Amino acid sequence: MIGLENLTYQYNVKSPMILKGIDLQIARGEFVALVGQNGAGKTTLLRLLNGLQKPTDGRVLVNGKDTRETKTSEMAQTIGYLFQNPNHQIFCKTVYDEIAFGLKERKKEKSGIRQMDKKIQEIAELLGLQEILQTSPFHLSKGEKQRVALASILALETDILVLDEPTTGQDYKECMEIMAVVKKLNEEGTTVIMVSHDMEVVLDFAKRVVILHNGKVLEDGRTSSVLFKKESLEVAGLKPPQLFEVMLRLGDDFSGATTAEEICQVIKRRRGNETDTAVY
Ligand SMILES: Nc1ncnc2c1ncn2[C@@H]1O[C@H](COP(=O)(O)OP(=O)(O)OP(=O)(O)O)[C@@H](O)[C@H]1O
Repeated sequence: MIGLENLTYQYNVKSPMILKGIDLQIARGEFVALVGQNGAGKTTLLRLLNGLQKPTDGRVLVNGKDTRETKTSEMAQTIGYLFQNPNHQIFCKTVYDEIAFGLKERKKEKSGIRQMDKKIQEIAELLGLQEILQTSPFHLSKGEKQRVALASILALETDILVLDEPTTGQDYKECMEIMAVVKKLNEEGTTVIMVSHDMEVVLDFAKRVVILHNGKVLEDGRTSSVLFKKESLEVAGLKPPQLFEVMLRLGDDFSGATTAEEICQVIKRRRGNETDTAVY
């Protein structure tokens, strides 16, 4: 569904090469986290995905369409893109208008004003925005703005969501609420590609992790296996989730357990065995 072929990018001839020949395939319905240290090129890669930037060399294919030959407006029908900085995508007078904007623009909401209003109310409720629908988005906190931007994207029901640090500025509850919405959409078939610095969020929600380092893919695989690669994480300046850090320090074999609950079960089982041995 998404194919990066030898993707190479530099902002201009004098700037360094940011991406150096990346090959990556992302299938429909995947939930991929893109991680790496500051300046690794994560945002650049996301912008290349939706055609805001065009490759210096190589290709980006989305549903078979080469982004170099596709209008950005057309790409936006397929990919909903949440910017890292919500100020870059908020411009309407009220939160309501902001969520409605894309719907009106793309005339996707063919079923009339009432249906559109219903959809806006539903999305607002999902993201805890119902009390501020008539507020100016410019008067909101960064976290609230981020949720407004996300709401306006979700309203468009695109096949692919590209999210640049969706949980920045959110408290724990808001973070979980946002991620629950994203998770549900993913379970319903939406492909999610998310940049995040929060390894706890990555562990809890992403099924696949790609580590970007020095313009290349350093690791790519199942979340639980990539986040266990201590050396790669160190090279990329990343800290494993706390749970994995404990497991790494214990240095034990946890037989593929990756959640707190599974790990507790392994430890309890082992304790039980130890007790048994002690008794006999
Ligand atoms: N418009 C631009 N012109 C020139 N260089 C740029 C431009 N935008 C970004 N860069 C450079 O490209 C590199 C990659 O930036 P990018 O924002 O993609 O990294 P990132 O991994 O998303 O970083 P962060 O985690 O801090 O958001 C950085 O060195 C950055 O300074």
